[in-house]
Amino acid sequence: MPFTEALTRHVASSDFLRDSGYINGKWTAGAATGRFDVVNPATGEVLASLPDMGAAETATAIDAAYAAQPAWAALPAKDRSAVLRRWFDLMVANADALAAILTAEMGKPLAEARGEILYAAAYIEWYAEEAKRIYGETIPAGQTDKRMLVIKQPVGVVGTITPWNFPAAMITRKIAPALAVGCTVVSKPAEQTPLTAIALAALAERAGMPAGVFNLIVGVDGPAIGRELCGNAKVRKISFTGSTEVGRILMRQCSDQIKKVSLELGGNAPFIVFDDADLDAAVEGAIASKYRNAGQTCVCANRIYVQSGVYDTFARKLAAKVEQLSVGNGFKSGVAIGPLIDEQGIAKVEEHVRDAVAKGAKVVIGGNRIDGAGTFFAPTILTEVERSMTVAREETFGPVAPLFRFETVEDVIAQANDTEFGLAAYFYAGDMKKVWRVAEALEYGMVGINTGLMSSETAPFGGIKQSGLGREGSRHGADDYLEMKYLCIGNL
Ligand SMILES: NC(=O)C1=CN([C@@H]2O[C@H](COP(=O)(O)OP(=O)(O)OC[C@H]3O[C@@H](n4cnc5c(N)ncnc54)[C@H](OP(=O)(O)O)[C@@H]3O)[C@@H](O)[C@H]2O)C=CC1
Ligand SMILES: O=C(O)CCCC(=O)O
Repeated sequence: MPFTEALTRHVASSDFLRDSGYINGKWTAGAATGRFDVVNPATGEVLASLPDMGAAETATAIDAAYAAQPAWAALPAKDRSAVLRRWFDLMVANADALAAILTAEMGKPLAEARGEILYAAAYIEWYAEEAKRIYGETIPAGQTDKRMLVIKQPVGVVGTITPWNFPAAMITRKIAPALAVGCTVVSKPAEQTPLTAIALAALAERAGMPAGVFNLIVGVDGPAIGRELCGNAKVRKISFTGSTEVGRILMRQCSDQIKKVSLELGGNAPFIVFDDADLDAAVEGAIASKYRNAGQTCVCANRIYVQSGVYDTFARKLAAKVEQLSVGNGFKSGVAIGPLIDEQGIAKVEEHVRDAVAKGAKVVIGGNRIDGAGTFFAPTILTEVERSMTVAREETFGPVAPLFRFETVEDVIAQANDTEFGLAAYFYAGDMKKVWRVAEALEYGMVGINTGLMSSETAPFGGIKQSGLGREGSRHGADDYLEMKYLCIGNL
């Protein structure tokens, strides 16, 4: 029985659950003989057993994607758009069931999971629309007998590798632009969250996606699947979201064939509260940014800098709100914080707190793992945090808010930029002059000003420095899957 009662009590097994990958329009395990379990991190219960597909199945999927790509690219954009639009409609119509699958395998609260499904679907809707607007350009030529123009064409077969923290949205924001512009895809979700990816593929099939256009490989050998995707010459681009460490490996592997890469990697987001900020709004923003997805988000506030005049008040107000956050199984109503993804995830959070406390930080609230089944960590606030502590340098990926004290604008900008990461930053301030100065000085790909949430399918998501390459979402997101071709017509 591939699906256990721990899963089917939340979602009917016949709906969009399949116990295999999806290659060339067929549900198949290929030649895989081993299996792996998918586990609910809130309870430790096994939800499903899936075939452990690997490099051989990936190669078969690449062949299918390669064969399907010319016909898919040759379709009128309106026809590709229509398939994506049907897929979007199906996701929205089935948002509750998809959210239940997501909560079961990943743990985030059901309402948040439903929010992610709609957010994921929004990328498909957006690129269904953008598919029809891939414009080239004409260039005024320097000679009268010439005409110069640029056309845009799909890069070809794309390999996507995605993490567990947003099991739906990380997939759709890569494959929606890729498919919209005429690429075909081989997709590998995280081993912890393959069921959401399977459900998305089942809906894509129902939406009429032609065979070979979207292929899915499920398995636990990320390195082997990654090597095949990077090393196979039929794949022209890799798009990855995950740790900087793995991003570096993939970029290295792609260098042999000068393969295109889009990388959305780790962050170390500063969240700055100036003394002229609306403190209540800053507290709300900090809660949203820090504790969304139990802090397992690459854009979530990792270092909270508070100007010394408002430090104590901010800490008190934040603690009063954090106290109200309920931790538990994401299926329970009212729960705001679910489990961390696994033992490795919780061990990293414990180590960051231990290191900070050993170096002089104070625990205002939380600070510990919650006993019992599941990997729950209490929402935590640390004060008197210093730059020598690990929390200042590394992404914690958990519900820990470390509060740093600062005095001047120059000082906080220097501290905020003192990291190899450059994904998201946030600040709260009143004075408009300061707003512009700080926004321009922060070395980040995205800056939230007087807001703790800025993700949107309409905006370019991505980082600078070691946080990655490329942008996802918005009209710019399509460019990452397009090649420019310059045409020069002479002798006219
Ligand atoms: N930017 C972001 O959104 C994310 C950042 N992170 C950061 O990374 C830390 C570790 O999380 P983790 O889940 O281990 O992240 P990873 O980067 O290891 O995993 C992300 C994806 O990459 C795959 N993968 C792992 N190793 C390779 C490889 N050598 N070649 C190709 N693919 C590979 C994984 O597959 P498999 O699941 O089979 O291992 C998964 O699909 C977190 O604590 C967090 O700091 C994590 C997730 C998302
Ligand atoms: O990379 C991540 O951690 C997911 C970002 C979620 C978002 O789009 O806000």
